[in-house]
Amino acid sequence: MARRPTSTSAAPADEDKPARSLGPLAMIWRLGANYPRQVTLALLALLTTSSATIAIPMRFKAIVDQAFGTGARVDDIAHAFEGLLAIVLVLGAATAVRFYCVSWLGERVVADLREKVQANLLRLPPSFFEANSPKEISSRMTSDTSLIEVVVGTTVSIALRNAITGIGGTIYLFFLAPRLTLELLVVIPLVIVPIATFGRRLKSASRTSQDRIADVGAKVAEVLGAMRVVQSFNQEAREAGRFAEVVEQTFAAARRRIAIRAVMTATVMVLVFGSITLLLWQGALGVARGTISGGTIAAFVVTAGLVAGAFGALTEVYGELLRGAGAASRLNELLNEKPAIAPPARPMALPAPPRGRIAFEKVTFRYPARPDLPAIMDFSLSVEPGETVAIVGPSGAGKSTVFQLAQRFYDPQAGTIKLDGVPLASADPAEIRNRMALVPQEAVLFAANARDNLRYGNWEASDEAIWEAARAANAEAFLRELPEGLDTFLGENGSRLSGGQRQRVAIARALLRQAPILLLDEATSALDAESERLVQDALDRLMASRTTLVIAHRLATVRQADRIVVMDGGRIVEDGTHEALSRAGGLYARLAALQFDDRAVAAQ
Ligand SMILES: Nc1ncnc2c1ncn2[C@@H]1O[C@H](COP(=O)(O)OP(=O)(O)OP(=O)(O)O)[C@@H](O)[C@H]1O
Repeated sequence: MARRPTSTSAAPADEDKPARSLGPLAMIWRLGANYPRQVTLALLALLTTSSATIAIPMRFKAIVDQAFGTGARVDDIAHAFEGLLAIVLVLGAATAVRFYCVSWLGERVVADLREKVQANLLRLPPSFFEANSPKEISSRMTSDTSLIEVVVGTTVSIALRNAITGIGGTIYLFFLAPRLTLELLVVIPLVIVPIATFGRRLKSASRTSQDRIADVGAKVAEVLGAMRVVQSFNQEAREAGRFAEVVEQTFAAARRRIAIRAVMTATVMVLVFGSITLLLWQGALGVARGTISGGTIAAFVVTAGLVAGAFGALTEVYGELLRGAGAASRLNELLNEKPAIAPPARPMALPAPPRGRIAFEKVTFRYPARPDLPAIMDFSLSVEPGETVAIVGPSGAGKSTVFQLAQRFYDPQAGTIKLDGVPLASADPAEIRNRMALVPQEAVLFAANARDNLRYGNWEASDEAIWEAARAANAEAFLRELPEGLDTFLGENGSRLSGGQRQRVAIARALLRQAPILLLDEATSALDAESERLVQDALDRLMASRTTLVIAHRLATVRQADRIVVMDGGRIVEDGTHEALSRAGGLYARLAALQFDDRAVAAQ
């Protein structure tokens, strides 16, 4: 049974919830480790850029001491500046390499992750998708993977780069002026902590502000959508008041954000420029005493700026890594979800050639989401090769469940289902489904061309075979009229075809599959008489020579069936031919009168 992963149940607000530890990021590391060349190159480039960054203030020292001194020689000046240019060139080139490699790794890891998650999702049975809505999963595939991309492509790089710059810079500062550095190390947290705190507050205030703006949008849409009702109930004044309330809340949120920003700007300016002034002041005293050179002071100030910036960036990074770890752990759940229905270790082979016999023996089944309610109770039904059995019954009787179990999307809690004598639980689900063709109630078409939609399930089918199936499914005429024939794109879910045409494409697809068992869920949607006849005609051809289980909604189908099985409350309550059951005057007779058209009543 699919477990509902705890963080999957997250409401949208929890969507990018951070993790408590960085542990889940190990998964990203494992994915990245598949690309050792890029990782090595990225690390080398990272080391080079960080070293070049520290080398710049080193050069500054030389420049100020050698090139700005009175009476400096032209050669010395050239030498000092050439050195700086060389560093800048190395820094530029290494930055480009680092950016390329690190971003490449970010995108590559995300691409691999998306492919792996999708491959695992494709193995999971329907029960998983009942507990985890497709919308939720697709948001994980986009927003969570984007978070991972940011972690690999930016955050980790920022963390490493700033750690190297911060540590390297501090060592250099000690080398330049040990006493001044000790003083600086006391000052740096005093500068960074208030800035970081304000930064966090500003972020949360900005988020609130954005939420309020979204509220305004929602309110406008709500009122615009209900304008007639608002006006006819004379509620204009009330709606104006309610809207003003939301707008004022937005303004209040914006004011809070602006106030925080104003104070933050002042704090940053005072702290940063104040510290620089104090440093220079100390430095000037040193220069006056002759204990320190002007170049040293210049290098010190620039390096101190770099070190403070580096530690400042590191305080941001941890939060981002935790958010990335949260995303990684959510994706990990999708990646490691084990399919509840898996092939047995040694699957029993189904007899070849297939016979097409399917038998339910005392089957009882409850859906995982409704463990209290048996959808199928003590259900026994044997369908012989070539036989057509129509299943009818009121809504909720368990008809579709029979199909789900036949394809082994779920395992029953009691009883056995056998395909050509082999219990489904002992066979490979892929082999079972290979022997079945499904025509669902609503034809499902893909956003692809007609050819691919038709041969979905039998990719080897030649164009001749496709046209033959189309002919048998009464789909040939309209397919021939498509502007680019079989290459014509059919639109999202085949939106460029009519309902009846879509059904006939689905029938042709089932025909092409050449499976011995047909599971047919008749469409209930009304078609015009001509379409109905064409579809019915196609179905008749499809059912001939195959074992067919059909959830019937049409009189023509039940009339033609060898047997009709009437279901109610998960059990079979009647069994017989249309004539016999109509005469019996039981549930079938009542259903037939209601469900089928007037002719059904007339036929009684
Ligand atoms: N995925 C599910 N999870 C939980 N309960 C389900 C699920 N699918 C169906 N059920 C329940 O199982 C019972 C049988 O449903 P089923 O879909 O087989 O009925 P049906 O005869 O096909 O109905 P209809 O003609 O309306 O399609 C119903 O009570 C239904 O509510």
